[in-house]
Amino acid sequence: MEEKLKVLNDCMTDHPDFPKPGIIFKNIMPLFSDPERLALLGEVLEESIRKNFPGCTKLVGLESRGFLMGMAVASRLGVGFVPIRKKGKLPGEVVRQEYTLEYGTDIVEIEKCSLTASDKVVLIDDLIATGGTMKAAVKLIGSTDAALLGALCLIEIDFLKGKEGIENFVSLIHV
Ligand SMILES: O=P(O)(O)OC[C@H]1O[C@H](OP(=O)(O)OP(=O)(O)O)[C@H](O)[C@@H]1O
Ligand SMILES: Nc1ncnc2[nH]cnc12
Repeated sequence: MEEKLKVLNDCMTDHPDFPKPGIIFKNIMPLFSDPERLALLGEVLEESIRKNFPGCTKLVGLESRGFLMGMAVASRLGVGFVPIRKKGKLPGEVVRQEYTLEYGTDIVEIEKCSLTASDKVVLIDDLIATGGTMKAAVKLIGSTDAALLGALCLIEIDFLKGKEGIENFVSLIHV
């Protein structure tokens, strides 16, 4: 596992002062442009979910990079994938959650029909920074009938302590 994670970490690039001064942006896109890395990504995510979240029936990914993570592993696990989207993108009946960003508020939504009481959900995203996005997703799942097993991010920015208060949180690469 550690060797695979090193290969994945080494291919990602850091971009100081993007998109704003003071942010070191971690670019995950090289994970997807090479088929061997993409397969490796699927392997480490699969191993982590099987170990930490046995019984998972659905992965719920956060727009938009969480969609890439979820789709890299859902079919390997034989589970479904459900998106959480920013407001106004999903049709039909939705469940919504407002959350606070650095400045102001935003809203995330999930389709009401996408989860049932028999679902055991794992939230998946590429990266946790302040944790605001993931905490909103936790609350959103809490207002559905599904059970939340926990949350998985490939990357955690440790000094921001975003995982504090999130139950059963797992991350694989620490920066
Ligand atoms: O822990 P936080 O401080 O909430 O930040 C982490 C979130 O920020 C990024 O998404 P972003 O909102 O940039 O959207 P994107 O995936 O569409 O680029 C990232 O993919 C996480 O979802
Ligand atoms: N430093 C960072 N790199 C990439 N995506 C992010 N989302 C929030 N902080 C980020």
